[in-house]
Amino acid sequence: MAHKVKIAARLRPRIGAELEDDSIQVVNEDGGSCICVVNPRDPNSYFRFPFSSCYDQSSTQEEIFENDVRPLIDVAFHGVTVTIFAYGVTSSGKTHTMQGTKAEPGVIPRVVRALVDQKSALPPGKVSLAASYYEIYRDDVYDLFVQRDQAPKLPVRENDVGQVFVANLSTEPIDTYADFDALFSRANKQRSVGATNLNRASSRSHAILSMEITMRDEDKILTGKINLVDLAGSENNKLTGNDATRMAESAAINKSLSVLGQVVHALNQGASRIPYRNSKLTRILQDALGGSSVGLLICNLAPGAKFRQDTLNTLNFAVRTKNVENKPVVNERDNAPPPRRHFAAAPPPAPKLAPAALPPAFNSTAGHSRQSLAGPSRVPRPSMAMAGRPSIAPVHQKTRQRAQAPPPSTLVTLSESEIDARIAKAVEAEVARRLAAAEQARREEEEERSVEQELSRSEEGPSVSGSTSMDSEKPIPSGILTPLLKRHKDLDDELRQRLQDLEKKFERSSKELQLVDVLSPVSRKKTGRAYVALARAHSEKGNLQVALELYRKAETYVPDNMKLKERIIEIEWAVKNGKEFQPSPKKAKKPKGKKRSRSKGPKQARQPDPAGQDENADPNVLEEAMSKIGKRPVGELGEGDDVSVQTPPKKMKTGFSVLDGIDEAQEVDPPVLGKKGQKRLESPL
Ligand SMILES: Nc1ncnc2c1ncn2[C@@H]1O[C@H](COP(=O)(O)OP(=O)(O)OP(=O)(O)O)[C@@H](O)[C@H]1O
Repeated sequence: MAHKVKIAARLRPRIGAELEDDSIQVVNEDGGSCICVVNPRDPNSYFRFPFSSCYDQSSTQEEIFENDVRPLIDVAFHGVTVTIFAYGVTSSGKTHTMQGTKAEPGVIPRVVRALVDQKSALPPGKVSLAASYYEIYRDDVYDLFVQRDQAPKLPVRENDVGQVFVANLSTEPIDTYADFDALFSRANKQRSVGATNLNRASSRSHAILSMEITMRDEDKILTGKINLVDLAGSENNKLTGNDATRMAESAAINKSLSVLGQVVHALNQGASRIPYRNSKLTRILQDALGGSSVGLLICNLAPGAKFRQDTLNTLNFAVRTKNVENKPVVNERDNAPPPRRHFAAAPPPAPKLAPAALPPAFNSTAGHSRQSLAGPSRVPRPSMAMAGRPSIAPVHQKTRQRAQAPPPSTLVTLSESEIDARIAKAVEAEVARRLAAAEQARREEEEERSVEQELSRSEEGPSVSGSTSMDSEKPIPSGILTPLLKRHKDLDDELRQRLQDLEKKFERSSKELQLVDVLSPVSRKKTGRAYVALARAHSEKGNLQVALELYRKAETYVPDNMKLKERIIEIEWAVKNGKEFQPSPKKAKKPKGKKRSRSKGPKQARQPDPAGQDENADPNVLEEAMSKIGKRPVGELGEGDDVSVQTPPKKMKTGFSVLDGIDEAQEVDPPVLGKKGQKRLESPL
């Protein structure tokens, strides 16, 4: 069954000298709750984000755990992988929510306590718990259970059946909560933390605690897992006052979060290529986003106008994430010893895990049969982190092996040439199948592109319609044949060579699609600016839809540009509501020769800003940039989100409210709010 990632939003209380202001509020309405954020451009309207769980400043750790987290523990005890991650700008309260303090323990200690309690309630030996804990610091993975000066960078690998795992990660058995507490406190001292202007103890890494639950009975073993992810916060370096080291950390944090956004975006678009491989974070979280685990995203928000733009970005990410669908599976395997297979028997098919029959609270679509839940053609990805271990093999995989391999007494003895012939046949068939799949994907992509071109031509887009050089590139994922090559170590040389050639060809095609990554920062900015210039030209002509798509393309090249994000939100709103959009007035061009040189003066020359000030950028820059690299930029278009804009609420009593639906944030009617004389805008919902 498809299962959407659940979203919970939590607004933290003011801390220190933060001023009281109502820019961001939790509003409870009949039948739901939402986060309201005053529009930074127009204080007379506000953005409204309805989610099924919104927690205001007075909410407690216990409320969040009991309402949104505890039900997921049952899911893990059904043999499913659960991923809970805290997302938000720096100092918004992610670590507080996940770890908490001794006096106010957060999600992690509460989850572990509940797991230990549940284990103790079952007969001894039935359940065992194990923990692993690691961080992703500057895109490198480190084991937090290992003393840092002895901790090597750990590789992220994929096994033959597509399971992504952190290699050489240590795992500690957990029998009691005290065991865990000692271990976790020690490990947290290894975590990369540093002081910034916004947070005295700011996490400089993404930390992932993985709790594995192994349940045994006479004939099967179930393996559930809970991944608890405390992401580092996105950072605005103007506010954090970062020094050089912090800036480098910040760049790595912002880049990985931006790839996370691109992954969510691509999933929403149903793109043929999801850029999981562009950062370790997304590779490791692959299973939680569009994979086979059940997901909960806790969005942490900081109050006040200072954080308003960051809050909008966080909520925008949440709105997109809530549309991501996972297909949970049960990790179950046979407890009986496996039958012996003849070395020459045909290789077993990739393991298929049983679709998850979740506890009733998680079944978003009642009435689905077990078979229909995951769909017959899907081979779900197994869970992350510890997925590399062969232990997670499903029960019916072995059933199939038994069916395929004849019992030892009736084994047919094959000659060497027969073995070779069988392997060659299997390999040829696999290659043909993969080529056909790749060809089909290519055709679909081509169709999409021609529709896009048609649209651009009809809108007189000068360079979008003209750029066709990359249009025929194939979106074939790299590494497509690697598992095959690995599995058949005894392939003859000719066949191996042919496969390797094919592999290289696919690699090259795939690399074309990672254009954004290979451009230099300056080229990326130039390309972004050029798209913005085109977008602006279209918006001035009133072609808002085309402008929106171009702005989103620009965002692919300059994902961290806040003004651009803001512009996209505004145009999305205008498109949804059929309103006009008034672009900000163009800045007068500076006379030539007055540019400040980088080398002169104490200040650095201003970097071009793709969203706002540099909107006079020459559209030809795009052509120029593309001709330099001989390619058309690859960008994924976004889609409208569910944000609604309304009049700002009066100062209202905020309170905690949770709806009972677990699967999807609920869309509710706008609250009847608004100060006297304030403009009330229609809800696009
Ligand atoms: N709900 C809350 N109640 C009380 N204090 C909170 C709450 N949320 C956050 N805080 C406090 O706010 C400060 C920042 O929180 P925290 O360190 O959890 O932020 P963060 O999002 O993890 O930041 P970073 O990304 O920089 O690591 C801390 O001092 C924390 O104790």
